[in-house]
Amino acid sequence: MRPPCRSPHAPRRRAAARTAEEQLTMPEYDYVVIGGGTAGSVIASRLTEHPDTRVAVIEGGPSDVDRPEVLTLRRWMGLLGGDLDYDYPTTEQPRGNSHIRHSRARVLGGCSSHNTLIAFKPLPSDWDEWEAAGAAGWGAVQMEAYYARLLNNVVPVHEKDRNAIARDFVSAAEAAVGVPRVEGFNSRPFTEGVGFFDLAYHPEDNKRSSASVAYLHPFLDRPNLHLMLETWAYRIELDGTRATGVRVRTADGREELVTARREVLLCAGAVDSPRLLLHSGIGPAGDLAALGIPVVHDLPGVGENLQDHPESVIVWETEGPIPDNSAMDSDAGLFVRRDPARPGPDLMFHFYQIPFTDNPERLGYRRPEHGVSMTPNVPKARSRGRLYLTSADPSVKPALDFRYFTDEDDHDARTLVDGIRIARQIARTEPLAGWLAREVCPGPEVTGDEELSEYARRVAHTVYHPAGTCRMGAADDDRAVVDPHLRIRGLDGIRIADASVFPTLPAVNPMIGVLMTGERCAELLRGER
Ligand SMILES: Cc1cc2nc3c(=O)[nH]c(=O)nc-3n(C[C@H](O)[C@H](O)[C@H](O)COP(=O)(O)OP(=O)(O)OC[C@H]3O[C@@H](n4cnc5c(N)ncnc54)[C@H](O)[C@@H]3O)c2cc1C
Repeated sequence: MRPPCRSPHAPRRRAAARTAEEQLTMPEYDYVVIGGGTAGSVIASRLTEHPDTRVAVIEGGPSDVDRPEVLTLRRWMGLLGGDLDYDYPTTEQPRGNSHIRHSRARVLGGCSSHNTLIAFKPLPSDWDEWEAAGAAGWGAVQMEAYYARLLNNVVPVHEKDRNAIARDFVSAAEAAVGVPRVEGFNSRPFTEGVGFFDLAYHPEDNKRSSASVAYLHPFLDRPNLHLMLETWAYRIELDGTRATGVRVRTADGREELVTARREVLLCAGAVDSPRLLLHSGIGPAGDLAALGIPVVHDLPGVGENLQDHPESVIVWETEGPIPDNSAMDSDAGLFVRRDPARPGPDLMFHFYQIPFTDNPERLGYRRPEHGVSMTPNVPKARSRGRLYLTSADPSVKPALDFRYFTDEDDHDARTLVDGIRIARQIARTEPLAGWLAREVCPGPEVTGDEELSEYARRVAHTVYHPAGTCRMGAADDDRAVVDPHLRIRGLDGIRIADASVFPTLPAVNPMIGVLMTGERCAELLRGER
């Protein structure tokens, strides 16, 4: 059995290079963390603060230490679709864009090592929505403490990185939409606003403050922390209903059983956590049996409730080149609440200082030499999809059917149409208007609801926020995969902590919510010992 793709880069540093002999001295661990990504890094770091707690991290990718192409935030786009990306396709999307590729990082730190590190504490209404959906103890009041614990360097985009056109976007949006200018989105809850983001980065050298940089790099010499890099977990091992470890294939091709005395912590992300469960026979019994996978534990919710933040794009050619300074080329954004009955924003925009034409080019649009983009997205998308296997062969990528824009009342598509209209209003407003030569796509002639919807959906992209495929719910919710203590329903000795447990996506970018989930998981484990 093989990971979906493998890297020629050998792991480099001490922790990345523990030998087989060392491993023999640590055959059994207290905890085995599957996935050294965003949540997994937090949990491994917190657990190994206790010197007697031995933790193995099974990570499919290599180390990020000494890799400037990973550690330099502004180089994020260069990682998409490359060797460090699992690169998952979507299934045919009759109402959306079937060409979307879902980047998922194959490197220590997971997606926090190749994302844009926009750092939003989920809004109180996001957490309260979880609690109302059965996630007792995950309400806004209880969750606040975990934000304060985060080790990441979360700071506003630095003055030197604030590009003149992005500043003018902020001023124009403030004037055109009538929303407040926000300095420090995390300082208080908001329903609307425009401003520069907070980012998890070090402005002095543009270095990431990813989960691995903040939570693992300072502690790589802990003797009780064992990173097994370029090692792929392919089956969870159970003794009756108790998880005892995980079967892995190591970088040099050996197959091993890594055992957990206390617990297995599944942190492989919203795609790979359900995928590994399904290949381990944990999931909807009928689906597993149809593929010839022996059913170990019938759990119908695995892979259901797939969610995302879909976005569209509107691109302008600029009168000339744009100044080059930036943190990562999308440093400012806008939140709008169209429905005053909603507790939070219902439309969000990223402003890109580049012409983001990858999807429109498929429809025949040309990329201008100089340009900018606004990408309206749906913060609370109502469409729900599903992840499922198409083969018992674990090397075959799972099917990701997001069912984009299939919600009954067409809320998701209508949100993007509103977004394009608001984007145009902003573009007509000074001081942004003076920069813009022409609208490239969809083009000023596209104005009707139907044609805007058609355009918005056909060029739709993902904000790369898949979540919800191992949904957390009340202990008696038989469609939930984990209970509010993150324990897999009906099993012992195994929890899930990553974006897959989100009952719903927050209205904001989810990474901070994932890190806070990691902190909470670590605390639950400490509390139960
Ligand atoms: C391009 C991009 C940009 C984004 N930008 C932002 C942003 O600016 N702000 C924001 O809030 N969110 C952003 N996100 C989303 C955010 O990064 C993710 O939601 C979050 O990092 C997911 O964390 P996770 O712990 O669930 O999974 P991951 O961080 O993906 O961790 C999973 C880890 O498990 C490993 N793994 C998977 N399967 C196996 C296996 N079988 N065996 C061994 N190892 C395995 C992977 O290699 C990976 O390291 C972005 C995502 C992408 C892809």
